[in-house]
Amino acid sequence: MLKLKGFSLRPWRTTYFSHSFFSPSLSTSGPVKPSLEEPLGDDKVPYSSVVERPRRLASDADWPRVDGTMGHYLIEGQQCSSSNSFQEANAAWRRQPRNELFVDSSISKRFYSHRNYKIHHNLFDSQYSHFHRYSSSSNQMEPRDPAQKVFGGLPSYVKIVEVGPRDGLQNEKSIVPTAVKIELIQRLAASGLPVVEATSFVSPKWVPQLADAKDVIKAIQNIQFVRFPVLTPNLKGFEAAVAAGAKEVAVFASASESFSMSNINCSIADSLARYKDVALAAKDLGIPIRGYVSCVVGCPVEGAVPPSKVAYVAKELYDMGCSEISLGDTIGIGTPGTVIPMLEAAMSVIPVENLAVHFHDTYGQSLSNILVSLQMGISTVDSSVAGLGGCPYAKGASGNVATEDVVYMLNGLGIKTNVDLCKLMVAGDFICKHLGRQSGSKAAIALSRITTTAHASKL
Ligand SMILES: CC(C)(COP(=O)([O-])OP(=O)([O-])OC[C@H]1O[C@@H](n2cnc3c(N)ncnc32)[C@H](O)[C@@H]1OP(=O)([O-])[O-])[C@@H](O)C(=O)NCCC(=O)NCCSC(=O)C[C@@](C)(O)CC(=O)[O-]
Repeated sequence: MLKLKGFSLRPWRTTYFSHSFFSPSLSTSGPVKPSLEEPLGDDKVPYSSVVERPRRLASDADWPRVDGTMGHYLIEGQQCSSSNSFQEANAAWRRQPRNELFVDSSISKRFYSHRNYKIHHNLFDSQYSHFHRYSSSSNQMEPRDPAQKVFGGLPSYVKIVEVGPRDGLQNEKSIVPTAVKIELIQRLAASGLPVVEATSFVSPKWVPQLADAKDVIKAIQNIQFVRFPVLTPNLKGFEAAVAAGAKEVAVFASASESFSMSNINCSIADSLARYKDVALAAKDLGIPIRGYVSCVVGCPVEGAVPPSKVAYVAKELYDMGCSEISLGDTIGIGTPGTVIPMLEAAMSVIPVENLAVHFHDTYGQSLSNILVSLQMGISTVDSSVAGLGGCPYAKGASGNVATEDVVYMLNGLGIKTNVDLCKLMVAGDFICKHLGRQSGSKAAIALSRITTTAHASKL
């Protein structure tokens, strides 16, 4: 166990989220007294009244009205072809009486117990068609669309970097069998995701969950048209990754000294020196390298992290050859209020097209943070299927933003991802079943309820 500034830091797995959470005034009041073993206390969670708002938003007045006759469509198990299907299912949901949708938990059980499910229901009417347009992944938004007016500069395509098999599974209490990891990666790749971070070549003593990295990489060699970067903390990891067949790597630094120590057992400066060696070796072999910066908004030990520190580490990684820098809100405390200045600082030293964002959803801020990032010109977003991630040691901490939720939002904005939301949900369902828990994706849960209800009504 490592001693740092009078606090006990266990190796990464324990300390990653085992922190005292910040007060809502984090960004202005500086660090609070750290206590790495202390779970999240209710008194420390930023409070806002969330009770009335859903009621208001759930009222029919807030939704497009639906009437008239429509066509119908079919989703059949994994053969679903378009993410539009689920948006269309959403239209059907609007027509269902509320009590049919939410009261029967056996419905969702039924969904999860059937791999092949069918949905027949009506599609859209003329009044609903504008909603469909925003919800579709077909990227057919017209320049005069209201959403475009509000969000003027949004990108037309967002590259999603799926980190579930690595960032998600590294946090699991139990070790997921290699075969399950491989099948998860195959399913994610089949959903159209362009990049799936597959695993880490780190010390198995530090992250035993990913000790099978070599076998995972070997097994996915034949999957084409998808990139599978892996994390490498040093030359040893890099060499092992390349020997196993990895074609892309990522290094991971931190904007916080304390987190650097607890995560990779060295200072920021030492980590950058290590990564320079990795970057040189990667350059020699023509292997693309990504760089992460952790704790870009706050650190579990140090509290608020200044944007200038983030910009410094990001620039170092960029200058050594990392072609993409992913800015990680490791503990998910950021809001648009803290994310914007951080991004501004990073964008002042690195071209925006070389930046990515990586949000954890501890405080439910990820989608808003992603949206402002897109508005600022970012077009690469990390996310994790079913919201995998989080830490069993910190009550209240949660995983990465769920890929399904990101795709759902981007579809709604008419932004292309090329990801089939249905297939993605099936991948999420697969891993959740294995882990024995519900998906962390709100969109996946809601959409699976809709599809099941629609199906049930036809039985
Ligand atoms: C960096 C080290 C290795 C330093 O760990 P250390 O203990 O300081 O390393 P060491 O050089 O003293 O070596 C200790 C032992 O580890 C071995 N070793 C050394 N390197 C490797 C390697 N690559 N692969 C396999 N084995 C390795 C080495 O050979 C030796 O073995 P021994 O002689 O005792 O048998 C360790 O701290 C480590 O592996 N840390 C990884 C922690 C980690 O994976 N964290 C999660 C990823 S970061 C993250 O999730 C954040 C991110 C990216 O998602 C963005 C965000 O949200 O912020």
